[in-house]
Parts: sequence; C-alpha cells; structure tokens
Amino acid sequence: MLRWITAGESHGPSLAGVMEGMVAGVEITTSDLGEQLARRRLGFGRSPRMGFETDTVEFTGGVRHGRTQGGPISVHITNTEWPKWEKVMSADPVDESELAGLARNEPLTRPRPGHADLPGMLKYGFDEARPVLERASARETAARTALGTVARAFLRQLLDIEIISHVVSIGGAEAPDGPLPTPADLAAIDENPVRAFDPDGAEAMIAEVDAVRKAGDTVGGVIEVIAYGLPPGLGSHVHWDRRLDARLSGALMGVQAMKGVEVGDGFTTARRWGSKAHDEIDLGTGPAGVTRRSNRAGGLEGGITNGEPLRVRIAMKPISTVPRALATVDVESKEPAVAIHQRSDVCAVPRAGVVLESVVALVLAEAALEKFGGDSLAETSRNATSYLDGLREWWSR
Ligand SMILES: Cc1cc2nc3c(=O)[nH]c(=O)nc-3n(C[C@H](O)[C@H](O)[C@H](O)COP(=O)(O)O)c2cc1C
Ligand SMILES: C=C(O[C@@H]1CC(C(=O)O)=C[C@@H](OP(=O)(O)O)[C@H]1O)C(=O)O
Repeated sequence: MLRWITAGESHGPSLAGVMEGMVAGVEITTSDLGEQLARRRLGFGRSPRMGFETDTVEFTGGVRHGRTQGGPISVHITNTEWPKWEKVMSADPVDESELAGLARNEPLTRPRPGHADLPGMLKYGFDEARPVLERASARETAARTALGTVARAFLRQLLDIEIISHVVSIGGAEAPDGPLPTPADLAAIDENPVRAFDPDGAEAMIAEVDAVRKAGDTVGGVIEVIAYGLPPGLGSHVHWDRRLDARLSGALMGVQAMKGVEVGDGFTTARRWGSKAHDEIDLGTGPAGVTRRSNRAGGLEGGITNGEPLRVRIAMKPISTVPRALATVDVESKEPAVAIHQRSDVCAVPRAGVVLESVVALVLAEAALEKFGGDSLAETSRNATSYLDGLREWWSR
C-alpha cells in the first residue's frame, strides 16, 4: 500500500511530506524534486511570492545515494519568509509584548468568501482566520509535488509512464480542439506563460489574465492531465473504492480550489448518443492486443485502465482573495465589511497543472504497486513484465 501525508503551514518554518510503501531502488535525486518545484512556481498570473520563494528542498529519510531504500521517504521544504513570521507563527508560546504592534499578527476577522476562512473558524472554534488559512493555503502543494516527483520517477522507471498537463481554458478563453500534446511537447508547454499547447489559445488566455488583473479580479480555468504508457489493468471494477476513476477524482478534488473532474470526454459524452460516445475496438498490436478508433473514455473503462492514454480534465475556481475585495462580515464587530485582501495569485491555473500531474502520479503509482506488488523496483518490474507477457500470450493463444 502506498500512503502519503503532508504537514506544515504557509508561513511556518517549512513543509514536510512523507510517503510510505514506495519500493527500494527507484533512482531519485534532490535536483529532480527541485526541478518539479521550479515548474510549480511558474505561470502568468502567479502570486508575487512565487518570484522569490526558493523552495529549498531536501530528503530527510528513505533515500540514500540517489536511490529509495524501501523505508518511508520524507521531504523537507523551507519557507523563505520564515524569519519574518518567526514570532507570529512560533510553535512555542510567545510573550504578548513581543507580538504587540506586529502588523502580521493583526487578527484576520474579515473572512474571504470562497476561502476556507469562515467554515474553518466555525468548525475549529477560532476567532480569526490565521490558523485556518495557514494550513488551507496551497503552499501545501509544494510538499505534494515533491512526493509526486518520487511517484513519477517510479512510474517512468517501471514502464516508461509519462505524465503531462496543459491548460485548456482560463476564464472564457479556450484552446480550440486539436491534437493531444505528448511528452515530447511538455518542454514547449512549460515555456508558454499560461502552459497552453495551442498558441492561439495561449494568446487569448494571456489576454484574459491581463484583463482580469487590470480589473482587480481573479480567474480560474480548466487543466487537462494525460498519462502515457499505462498498461491495461490498473484499478478495478469490483468495488467502488477500487475504481481508478473514483480514486483519481477524489485525489484531484483534494487539491485546493479544484471544483470538478471530468474523465475523458465526461460531460460532452453525456450529451452524445451511445454510438458516438464509446471507443470502438479493432484488432491491433501491443499488450492490450487491440487498437481503439477513439479515446473518448480517457483510457478508463469499468474503473480500469484499458491501455489508451489516461485523460482527465480538472476545473479550478477563481482565486478567492479577490483584490477588488468582496463583501463579508467582520466576525469581531459583527458589522458588514470587505474581505481580507493580501498578496495573492490572480490566476494559479498554469502552475496548478504541475500539482495535478503530481497527484495523478501518486494515484497511478499506488495502483501500479497494488497490481504488481514487490519490494524493490527490480521485483515490481519483473512482475509487470510477466503480467504483460501473459496478456500477449493470451492474445496469441
Ligand atoms: C497552485 C494554487 C495556488 C493558489 N493560490 C491562491 C492564492 O494566492 N490566493 C487564494 O486566495 N487562493 C489560492 N489558491 C486557492 C486556495 O488555496 C483555496 O481556494 C482554499 O484553500 C479553499 O479551498 P477550496 O477552494 O478548495 O474550497 C490556490 C490554489 C492552488 C492550487
Ligand atoms: C505560497 C504558495 O501559494 C500561496 C497559496 C495561497 C492560498 O491561499 O492558497 C496564497 C498565497 O500565499 P501568500 O499570501 O503567502 O503569497 C500564495 O502565494 C505556493 O504555492 O507555494
């Protein structure tokens, strides 16, 4: 079983991530983590913090001389601004006199509609939003991205599985329908300011973010994640919580601000007639023994991978820290007020794609380990090869 967990606050000293159940022998280095963390900081519309946050990362367990050891893998990422927050976010009690007059310590009593502020205060019994927003913040996704990098390395070394993402729309600006990007296109996608594949779509999205910024507003969008090289047979139809579509959706919705997941053509398929909705089967080559005339299902049937590329789209809502601040109430004075506004992303859709790739990697690594088992990469690879050989034999019998 693969498990992962993160800890840490946005303005605390650091973030931590722990992954348990990864096999021994996966090649991974600190610079692999740094590379993915750098990708997560990019994108037109990002918060000013992403310009100076360094995401200094290290392994603090589970990896030796560039290889996983089979034990829990722990990562540690420092928060660059910690010295400014040392008193406000101190784990140990701080004398009132040391906090007096610190602007950063002002109680945040004007909750932002759309952020976790108000429900979190109500649920946990806080008089202000600081303790809620510190953990709700998507700063946490740095730790998930680092753990996801280990999962990506495992999938690549196991079966050459590659995971990419691209931005499909920002606000009302959409990329036109076109060919799917492949792993060879990822570098170009990353170089694009909005991480869009289609140049015309990208231009429209950049203009949308620009207009939103000028209007003192924020904007969301849709991201597509695609995994290439998956064998048929990950996930299962036999129980709801073993279906890979269910597990992917749950994990993707577990990323801050994600409000919808579409598997394959999802909502469009709901409007089609059956004869135009499914992926007809022809005899072909490869371990699945077949080819498909289309991939509307996004590589999943019955909650199981079918050997086609996995394709999921995720809807991200607009950032709730709207510069043109929204109406709220002050929970202290009980008077109408405008919501807290602090430095924030205007549009985090481009960089969120990197987080979503990592989350897909974690879920796929878990599914691959369930299917193939093993305690070392060599053993898991043998098991995978034997399974795929078995499929080929089955087709040639
Ligand atoms: C990569 C990324 C960056 C984000 N940046 C911000 C931000 O700068 N300001 C903000 O208010 N929300 C931001 N969010 C969204 C909030 O974290 C999120 O809305 C909040 O935790 C409440 O959760 P919910 O939107 O899922 O209900 C970001 C989300 C992601 C994935
Ligand atoms: C720090 C990150 O994103 C943050 C996510 C976030 C939020 O409310 O989710 C609010 C902002 O935090 P701050 O107010 O400190 O700038 C973003 O910068 C990050 O992704 O590493």
